[in-house]
Amino acid sequence: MSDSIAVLAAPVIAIDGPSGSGKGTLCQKLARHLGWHLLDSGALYRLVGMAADKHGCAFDDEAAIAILAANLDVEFVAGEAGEPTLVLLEGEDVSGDLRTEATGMLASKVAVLPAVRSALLGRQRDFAKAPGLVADGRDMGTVVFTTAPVKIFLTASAEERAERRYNQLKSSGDDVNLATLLGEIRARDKRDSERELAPLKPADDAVHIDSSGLGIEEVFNRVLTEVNARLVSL
Ligand SMILES: Nc1ncnc2c1ncn2[C@@H]1O[C@H](COP(=O)(O)OP(=O)(O)OP(=O)(O)O)[C@@H](O)[C@H]1O
Ligand SMILES: Nc1ccn([C@H]2C[C@H](O)[C@@H](COP(=O)(O)O)O2)c(=O)n1
Repeated sequence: MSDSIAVLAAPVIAIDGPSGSGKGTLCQKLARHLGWHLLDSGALYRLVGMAADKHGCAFDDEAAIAILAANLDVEFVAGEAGEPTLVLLEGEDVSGDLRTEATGMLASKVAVLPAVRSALLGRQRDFAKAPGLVADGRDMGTVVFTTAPVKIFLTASAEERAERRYNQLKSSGDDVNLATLLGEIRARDKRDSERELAPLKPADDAVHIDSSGLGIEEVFNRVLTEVNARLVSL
């Protein structure tokens, strides 16, 4: 995989951190506030995991899964006003399963494969377009956008992240168990941070924010202060 320093076509705010730390929520708010593009890199890994599962690939069949990643047939269809965006994988609506913890685990499994990460690299970098990009993931600051002027590493305790996920799934009517969710989150943290290539870890120049005990607005305001301070000096 090429981890060469990419010349950015637009400024990038790279937000990395473990599952449930609030990256997705924060990135959506930031992108909307700034009027910038948004990259949900986890969704790409999730879609590759779903495609591998659908095609019955063994999860160590790196060559086959890399081909699926390189040729990912995905379409995002904007919903009517107030309706969520539909995600079509090979023409099939997978929106309902995309964000589940089971799909997160499939994503985490394909994400250890170097050829898969390599196949998704260019696709992710292509999201960096004017006026700017807010990028959500695990290796945005360390691999994909190493020259990003703003890098944030967002964390929260595993217990708090499990509780957030529990509340989120409960409010959508899912039958969930807090202890099971905590176990799944810990397993995903371990796989994501112990893999050899592009592990979940802060970039040397990232600002660390522990969101345990902080509300969504507090996190947003802290990050916006960093963004304003760093982008002004560009
Ligand atoms: N600071 C916060 N305080 C309380 N709840 C939060 C906070 N940030 C996010 N949440 C809630 O936690 C849940 C998980 O947040 P989110 O999906 O943004 O996390 P994530 O880091 O993107 O997770 P993943 O990597 O698994 O996609 C959501 O229900 C969200 O509303
Ligand atoms: N840049 C990324 C983004 C995601 N992954 C892997 C590891 C995660 O467990 C999984 C799902 O991500 P989520 O949607 O929960 O953010 O995908 C990765 O390796 N690199």
